[in-house]
Amino acid sequence: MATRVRPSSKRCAVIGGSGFLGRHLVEKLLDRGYSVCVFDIRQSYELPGVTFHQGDLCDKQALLSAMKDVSLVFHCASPAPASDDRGLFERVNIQGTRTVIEACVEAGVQKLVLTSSASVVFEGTDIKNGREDLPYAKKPIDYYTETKIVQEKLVLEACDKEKGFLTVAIRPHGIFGPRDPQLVPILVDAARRGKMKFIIGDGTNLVDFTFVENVVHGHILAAERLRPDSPICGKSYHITNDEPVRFWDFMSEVLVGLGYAAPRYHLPYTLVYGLALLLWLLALILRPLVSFKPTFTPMRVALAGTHHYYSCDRAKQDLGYKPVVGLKDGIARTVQSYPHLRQGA
Ligand SMILES: NC(=O)C1=CN([C@@H]2O[C@H](COP(=O)(O)OP(=O)(O)OC[C@H]3O[C@@H](n4cnc5c(N)ncnc54)[C@H](O)[C@@H]3O)[C@@H](O)[C@H]2O)C=CC1
Ligand SMILES: CC(C)CCC[C@@H](C)[C@H]1CC[C@H]2C3=C(CC[C@]12C)[C@@]1(C)CCC(=O)C[C@@H]1CC3
Repeated sequence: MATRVRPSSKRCAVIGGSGFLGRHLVEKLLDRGYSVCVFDIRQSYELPGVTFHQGDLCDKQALLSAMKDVSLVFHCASPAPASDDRGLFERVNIQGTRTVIEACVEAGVQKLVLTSSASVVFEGTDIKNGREDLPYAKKPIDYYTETKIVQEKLVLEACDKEKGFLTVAIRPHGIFGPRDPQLVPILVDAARRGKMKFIIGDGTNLVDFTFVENVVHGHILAAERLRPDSPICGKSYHITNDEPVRFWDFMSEVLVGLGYAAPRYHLPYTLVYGLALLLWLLALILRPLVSFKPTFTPMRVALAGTHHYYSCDRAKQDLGYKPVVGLKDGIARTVQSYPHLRQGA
């Protein structure tokens, strides 16, 4: 009689492992003695101890071949929020996540850790010390957020102790760090085009930004604590730096660190938000004729002009989470890692 080999608890797969967060996660998993299989539509690096499976997560057969002998799966793949492509978000974040769950169950994977987002509760209005029991956004501010909500629900509802399939969702916020393709590059691009002279609103709004190594730490703690008897099964966890900062102070520190001037002049929030909405609509209507991507999208303006910071108490209590890199240190390491984005480079 054929005996089924029990997958090693130190063998895992990272879906989206070629991305910014995914690669940092892979590096830390290797340090901790895991062997890692990366599943991604692209291969962006090579590392000893890592096997790459290039494929689309909507393809179950491709996923199944990457999940052989794997007991733990991290799902941190998503189209970039800036793509603003409804069809793509629905296909990858919703249908694709259904496929990931089906493949996990079929392959006998025991644990699935999803990278969700704290933005699943953000509707464009202030959130101060938001806890995980806040309701999901009823009117999500963009397609990215809309599909991240459905994705998180799918993964948490799939948690089934009887079947031996355990799930948990990590909700980071504003991830930054070396190799981030979004925050710093978009900010510098805006500065180089002379668009970072203005502060949206009065500049006092507090926000969470999370250094990537803290996000990785939260994921690994969750994976290692995910057991049938633990309270974390089927739950979501905010992971931040736990140091809310003024949005515009954070942006200024990064800009000045890279040699650009800090924004100085104030513009009323409602005016900028209204203009961003108008531009977004215009871009949508004109899409068949011309393609342009406004820097100031409604989502970015909302993020830049409101309070949005979250409590990590649940993660501290259930996961034993504590940030491993402070904000100041994280910013310094990030700024240092972008010599090519410095003013004049
Ligand atoms: N960057 C941030 O501030 C935040 C990110 N998140 C979440 O963290 C996760 C990772 O984000 P980042 O590393 O910033 O993004 P990223 O764009 O650097 O990485 C995403 C990876 O997913 C892969 N991917 C996309 N579609 C795929 C598909 N159909 N099949 C297989 N692979 C596919 C991409 O090739 C890429 O390597 C995402 O789920 C995102 O929603 C959550 C909160 C904040
Ligand atoms: C042009 C300026 C007003 C803003 C430049 C910086 C922004 C590009 C970033 C500031 C906050 C960031 C953020 C995200 C992406 C990059 C920013 C808008 C997310 C939307 C990424 C995906 C998430 O799940 C939530 C993030 C919130 C913060």
